[in-house]
Amino acid sequence: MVVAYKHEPFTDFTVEENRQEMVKALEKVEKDLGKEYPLIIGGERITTEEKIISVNPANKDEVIGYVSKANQELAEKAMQTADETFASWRKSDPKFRADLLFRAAAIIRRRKHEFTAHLVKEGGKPWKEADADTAEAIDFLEYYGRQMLTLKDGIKINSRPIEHNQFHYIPLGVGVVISPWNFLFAIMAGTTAAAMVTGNTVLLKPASATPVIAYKFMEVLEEAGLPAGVINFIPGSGKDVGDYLVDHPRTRFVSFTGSREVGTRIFERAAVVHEGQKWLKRTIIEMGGKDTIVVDREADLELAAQSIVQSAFGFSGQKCSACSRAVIHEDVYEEVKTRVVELTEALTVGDPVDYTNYMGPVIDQAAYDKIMGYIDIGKQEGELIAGGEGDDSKGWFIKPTVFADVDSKGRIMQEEIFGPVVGLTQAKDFTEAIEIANNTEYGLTGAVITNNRAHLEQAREDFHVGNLYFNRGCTAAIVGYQPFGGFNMSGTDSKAGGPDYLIHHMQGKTTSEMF
Ligand SMILES: NC(=O)c1ccc[n+]([C@@H]2O[C@H](COP(=O)([O-])OP(=O)(O)OC[C@H]3O[C@@H](n4cnc5c(N)ncnc54)[C@H](O)[C@@H]3O)[C@@H](O)[C@H]2O)c1
Ligand SMILES: N[C@@H](CCC=O)C(=O)O
Repeated sequence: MVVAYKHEPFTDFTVEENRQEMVKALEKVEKDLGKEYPLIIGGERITTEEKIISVNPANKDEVIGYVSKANQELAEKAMQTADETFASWRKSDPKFRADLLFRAAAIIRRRKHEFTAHLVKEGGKPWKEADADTAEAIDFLEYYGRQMLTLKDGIKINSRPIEHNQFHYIPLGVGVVISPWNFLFAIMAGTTAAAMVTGNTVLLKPASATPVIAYKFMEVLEEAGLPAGVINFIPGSGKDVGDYLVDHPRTRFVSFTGSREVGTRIFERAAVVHEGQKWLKRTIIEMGGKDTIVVDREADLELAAQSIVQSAFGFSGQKCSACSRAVIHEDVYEEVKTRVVELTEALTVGDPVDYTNYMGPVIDQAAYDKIMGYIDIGKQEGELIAGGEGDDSKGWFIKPTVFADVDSKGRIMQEEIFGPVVGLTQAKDFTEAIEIANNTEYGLTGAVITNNRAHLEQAREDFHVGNLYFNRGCTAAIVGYQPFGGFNMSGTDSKAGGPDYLIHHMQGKTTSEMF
C-alpha cells in the first residue's frame, strides 16, 4: 500500500544543525570534484576521448567533472540498445516501475544534502534554491510513481450486454529526453522518470553545462534496480547528437525542456517523416517565458515589491518562470518602484557556497555575455535604477538589475533574458495591465497582486498563461499542487507534475470483446 503523495518539505537553513549538515555535505562533495564519468549504454560504461568539462560557475577554475561525450556512432548504439530493450520493458509490470521510482526517491532522500551540495557546485545554486531542486526531483519520482499506479488499469468506459470494452494506455517506444541546466536535477530526473515509468525506454541527453548530476541520478536508478538498457546516458552536443536522435526513424517521442530556439527546431525536425519511420513522432516541448507580475491600485504594495524581487532574482532570474516584467498601476507605480529598488539593493551576490549570499552566478560565459548585452539594451530602453554591473573575473556574477519606465514593447520587455533583470512599466488601469501582460509571444507564468475580487476574476479569464498566481510571486510551482507548463511559445503545455503529464508518454488502446 502506497501512502498518499505529499511534497518533500524544504530544509530550514536558519536551524544551526541543518546548516552544519550542509557544510559537511559541501566538504564531501568538494572531495569528489574533478572525476571522470563515462556514458552508460545498455548498462555498459563507455569512456570516450572527447570530454564535456563541467565547471563551477562561481569559480571557473574548479572542475566538477570530466564527462565522456557521445558522438553519432554512440548515439546509434544507444538507440539500438533502447529499441531492443523496449521489446521486454514495454511488458514490465507498472508496479515494478513505480516501485523503482519510490526506491530511487528514498535513496535520494537519505542523501539529500549531498545532492543539494552538488547542485550548489555544478549549478551555482544558492542553498535554498538547490534544496528546492532536490526536493522537486524527489517529488517527481514520488508523484509519477503514484500516477502510474492510477493509470495502469486504464480508464473506465461503458460496456453493453455481451460486449466488454476496455480502454487502457500502452507505452510509445524509445523516447529521447533532452533536459536544461537550470533545474539540473528536478527537470532532468522528472522528464526521465516520466518517460521510463510509462514503459518506454529512454535516451537521456542532459545539458552540457550540468552532466554530472545526471550521471549521479543514473547511479541512483541502478541502485534502485533499473535494468540495463532501459535508460541510456548519452551526454553530447545538442546540435550533433540532439539532431541525430530527433531525426532518427526509431525515435518514437522527444521530451524536451529548454529554449524557444531549440524547442522550435526540434518541433520542426520531429515533424519530418524519415525513410523507414512507421509513426508520427510525439513531442513534449516546454520552452521559455517572459513572465509578468501585475500590480493593481488596491493591493498590498509590500507584498507586490517582495513578490517582484523574489521572482525576478531567485536563482539569478534563471527560471523559465522568473518575473522579468512588472506592470504596475500608475497610481501606485512610484511607491512600488521605490520599494523594489530598496529590496534589490539589499540582496547579496557571491559564491553560493556561502549561505549568506542570496544570489550566485549565472551559468556560463555565453549566458553572462547575453545578459550583459541585454543590460546595455535596457539602458537605451529605460532608466537603470538598480544593478547593471557584472564581474566575470572568477565566476559569472551579475548584480540584480532593475529598469524603470520601459515601453512594454521594448526588447527587454519582450525577449527572454534568463538572468537577473526586470523591467517596470505603468498601466492606466487594470484592463490595460492585463493587455500588456498578454502582449508577448510567451504564456508561461504570471501573477496578480490585488485585493479587488472582480479584478482577480477578470485575470482568471483573461490573463493567458499556463500558471497564474494570485497574491504571490510567479515562481516555485510544486509537483502535484501546481502542474507546470505554458501556452503559446512557452510550449506544449504538457503540465509537468500534473495528472495529465504521464499520458503524453503513452497511447490509448481500446479493446472490445464479445462474450
Ligand atoms: N518551460 C519549462 O518548463 C522550462 C523549464 C526550464 C527551463 N526552460 C527554458 O530553458 C531555457 C534554458 O535552458 P538551456 O539553456 O539549457 O536551453 P537550451 O535550449 O539551450 O538547451 C536545452 C537542451 O537542448 C539541448 N540542445 C541544444 N541544441 C539542440 C539540438 N539542435 N537538438 C536537440 N537538443 C539540443 C541542449 O544540449 C540541452 O540539453 C530557457 O529558455 C528556459 O526558459 C523551460
Ligand atoms: N517549475 C519552476 C520553473 C522551471 C523553469 O525554469 C517554477 O515554477 O519556478
